[in-house]
Amino acid sequence: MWWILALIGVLTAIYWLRRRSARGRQVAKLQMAIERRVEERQRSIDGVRKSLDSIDASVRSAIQTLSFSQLVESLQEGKYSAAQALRAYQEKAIAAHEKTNCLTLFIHEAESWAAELDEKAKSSDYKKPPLFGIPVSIKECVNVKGYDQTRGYAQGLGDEAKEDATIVSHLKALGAVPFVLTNVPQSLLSYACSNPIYGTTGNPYDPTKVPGGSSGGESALIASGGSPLGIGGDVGGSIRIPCHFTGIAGIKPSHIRLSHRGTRGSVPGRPLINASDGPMAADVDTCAFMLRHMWTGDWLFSRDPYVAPVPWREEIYSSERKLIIGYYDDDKWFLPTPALRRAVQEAKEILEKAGHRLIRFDPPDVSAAFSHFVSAVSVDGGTYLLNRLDNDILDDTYKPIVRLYRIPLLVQRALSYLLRPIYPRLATALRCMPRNTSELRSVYERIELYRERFTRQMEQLGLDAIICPVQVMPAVPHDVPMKVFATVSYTGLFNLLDYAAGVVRVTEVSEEDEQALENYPVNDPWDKVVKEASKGAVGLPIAVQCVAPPFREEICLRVMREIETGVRTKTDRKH
Ligand SMILES: CCCCCCCC/C=C\CCCCCCCC(=O)NCC(=O)O
Repeated sequence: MWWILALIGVLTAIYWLRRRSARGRQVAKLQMAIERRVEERQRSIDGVRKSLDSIDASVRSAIQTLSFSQLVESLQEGKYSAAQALRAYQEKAIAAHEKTNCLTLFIHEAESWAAELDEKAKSSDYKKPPLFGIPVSIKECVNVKGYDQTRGYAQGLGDEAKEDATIVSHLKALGAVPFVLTNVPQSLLSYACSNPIYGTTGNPYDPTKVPGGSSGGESALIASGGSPLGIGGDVGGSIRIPCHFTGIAGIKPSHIRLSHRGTRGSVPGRPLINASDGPMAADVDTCAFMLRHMWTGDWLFSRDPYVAPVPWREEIYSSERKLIIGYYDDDKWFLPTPALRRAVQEAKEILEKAGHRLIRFDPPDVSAAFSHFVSAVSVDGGTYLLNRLDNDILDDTYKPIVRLYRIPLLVQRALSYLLRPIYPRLATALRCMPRNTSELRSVYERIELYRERFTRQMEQLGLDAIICPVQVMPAVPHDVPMKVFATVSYTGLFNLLDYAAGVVRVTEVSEEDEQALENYPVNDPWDKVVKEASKGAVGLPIAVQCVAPPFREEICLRVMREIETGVRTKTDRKH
């Protein structure tokens, strides 16, 4: 008998040793690929830096001071060329990168694209397209031919896209020049911005804080002035949270209003919580400018049959009809810290002053909605993500989530039961993972019912739109996001509903907000993390979220723009 046990012991030891050495070889291979990429990125940046002087420094700095509309106008009028605009923004992007580590690779073909545009512009019968010569930055997970979309996984290095994503081709068809790719968190399913290949991206306001995620490279770049317009993607807040953390504007359109051909999300095959790509920029009008031109004409609708053929409706964006707008500053799932609640109040006052009617709106059962969101975002209980991460080098910021996903399902449920009286929110999260297709179907059914309930409540009040917080906190230290992933209830809700949802800067954290934070109630360890992580934030930007039902992006943008105008007027009056 003893020899059977000995044999099992030897075979187990051999198995583990072989596994360890295979993993060792895998890690060494990934490390080498990372080292090569880090060198390639440096060469890419150095190469661009060397060629900046092909355009006079005074021209570059003149372009760098232009607003977006002035940039469009000067390119249209031929005051500046596409090549000049490109060099001006390459220079600013390098400066932004030095400050925040926001870039992955420059797109070198941008130079020939800009040159081609300038060549065409020499002909008198050439009609310049509306985005002629505008440099545009692209989130790393969007296909650009010849570049890989690693999503922060080292195993994705070298797997280059064979063709551009439709959104990239569309931007080019509109005359824009995609010129740089920006950093993301490993897996994309995070609002931090760090991965084992390109490292951690910092917030331009404070490098110890996150710029948000997953479109965090975009937000850091745009907020530093390194790109006039960027493309992000959003499954649970990945456009909106980065914009809030860095003080810029952005919108997540309803899923099928833009093309997603050739963009890669965090977990493919997730039918009810789908990624929406969308614009990010310094102001709302720039986001509207891009969408207006994408939804005008037939280019998009004839290239991607899955895009709903809903054209841009200027009459809605520019309408003066007074709106009925719902508002809330607490979803009763996770209490926002004082500055975020104040931002909603200030936005409400601005909108009331503009003549709109604001009505209190209590979103129905956000606890249930958040639970459905986590179930449907994970779909397979985390299997896809864990398989990817097990074959990679795991980023530290993602470890808290991985630990949770690794708990065996039955233990998750037992823990959920035991924790319910003392830590009910974690208990809810631990009860979310669908065990089989029958449970998954039931999650989808509950999402459909929730959509109906929420929409009906809005209809009964006659609401055109809603304003509410974007998050619970201002920008936080890099290790915080995945410790309190439940704060995405404010953004994830509108992915679950597939509403149009955008964010716009309203204010910044004040000394008074920081003092009021002392009274933030701590009922469980998540509250404690939030309270601690929100300290030391005076001066950080704070946005408000504006939402409207599917295919009403123009209403959403209009509300965002009116808030932005009101904020500007208030700031101008102060100075
Ligand atoms: C056993 C319980 C495990 C709970 C694990 C929770 C898993 C994560 C669920 C929600 C966190 C979501 C954070 C989302 C931030 C924004 C993500 C986003 O929009 N990504 C874009 C994309 O995926 O393409």
